[in-house]
Amino acid sequence: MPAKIPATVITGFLGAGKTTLIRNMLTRNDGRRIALIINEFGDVGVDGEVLKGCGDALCSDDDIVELSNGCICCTVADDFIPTMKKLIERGTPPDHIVIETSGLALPQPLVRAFNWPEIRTRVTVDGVVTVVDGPALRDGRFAHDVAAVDRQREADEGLDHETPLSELFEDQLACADMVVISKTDTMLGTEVDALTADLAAQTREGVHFVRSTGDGLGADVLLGMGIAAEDDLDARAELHHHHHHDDDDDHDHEHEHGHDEFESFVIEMGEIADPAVLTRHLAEAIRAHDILRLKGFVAVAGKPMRMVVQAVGPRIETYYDRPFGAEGRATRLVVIGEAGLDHVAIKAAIRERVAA
Ligand SMILES: Nc1nc2c(ncn2[C@@H]2O[C@H](COP(=O)(O)OP(=O)(O)OP(=O)(O)O)[C@@H](O)[C@H]2O)c(=O)[nH]1
Repeated sequence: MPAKIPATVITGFLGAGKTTLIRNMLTRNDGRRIALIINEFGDVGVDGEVLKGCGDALCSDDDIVELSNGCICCTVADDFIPTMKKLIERGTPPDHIVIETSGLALPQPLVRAFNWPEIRTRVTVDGVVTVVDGPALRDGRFAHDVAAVDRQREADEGLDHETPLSELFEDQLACADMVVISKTDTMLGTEVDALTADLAAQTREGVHFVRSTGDGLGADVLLGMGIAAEDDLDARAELHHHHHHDDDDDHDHEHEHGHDEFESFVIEMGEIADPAVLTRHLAEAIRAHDILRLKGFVAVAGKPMRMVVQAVGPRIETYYDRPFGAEGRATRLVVIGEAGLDHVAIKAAIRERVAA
């Protein structure tokens, strides 16, 4: 029986920095052949595209599998298990599998899937890495007033006053073997120290905290924990039990937790005239409509290169990554937020003001 292939699950809220971390890791990978499984929320595969652009010979296009039929934790049987089987049945199986979950995924059902008979004998969960957005946490984006919630709970046992955002965040932390605090290049050392202490109180004992800057971390740091997370699922319980599954039917999690509290749609258009004008209107729309994440590719008039847009909350980043290819010259932006986004108003706010 060949040794089990280690698999690392990389989770973390929308825009926390998962793809960036993976991309940096691939450039500092000490010769391992890594296969990536990428799962995104939204209909445009931005993360896979960004990763394919990394040009690392050790991670060819064939080694990147995109799962785009919804959230990985809800489509385990239909998507994840068949994909894993294909990877391990290859003539030359990968040395390591890295799975990037969508920012809205609960890692627990995914880890549980490693106990499926077809997978369990061949693959083991090397560890769960939870990426958290340092500056967003410092600014209180996931915070809730614990004391106020407790007072209300005492008043009414049956109510859960937590937001879908903070629930997801806590579940992702509860599953972690390692917590990567990202974007520490934009924080003070003392802020990172305070945040680490705060997070340590919300994670299991013995969890490693690692800081990441724009340069990221090497594979020697992220991979090779050897935890076998599938064996101690109970320690990583979902705090809020979004999944109301039957005990004897652990395999069917479809549509059983709160993704319907979030939604996404795509804005499609032709060329835009001026990136600065686009950024300004995007910033306004993000603020006005409480958009959590916006990302995609933009065709700028007069520029053969495709411009990548990455917005996490109020912060927007743009850069040119490569000339447009087979995908065709067009602007496609994925917008993600809590359910109830005003698609019409957001589309109008962008399309009508930035077209070339
Ligand atoms: N300054 C700084 N920016 C970062 C760092 N890591 C990520 N970012 C930026 O944060 C934004 C989101 O990063 P991604 O890596 O795409 O985040 P993600 O978690 O993969 O996002 P989703 O897959 O959409 O959930 C991008 O604009 C990145 O450039 C970091 O360490 N420092």
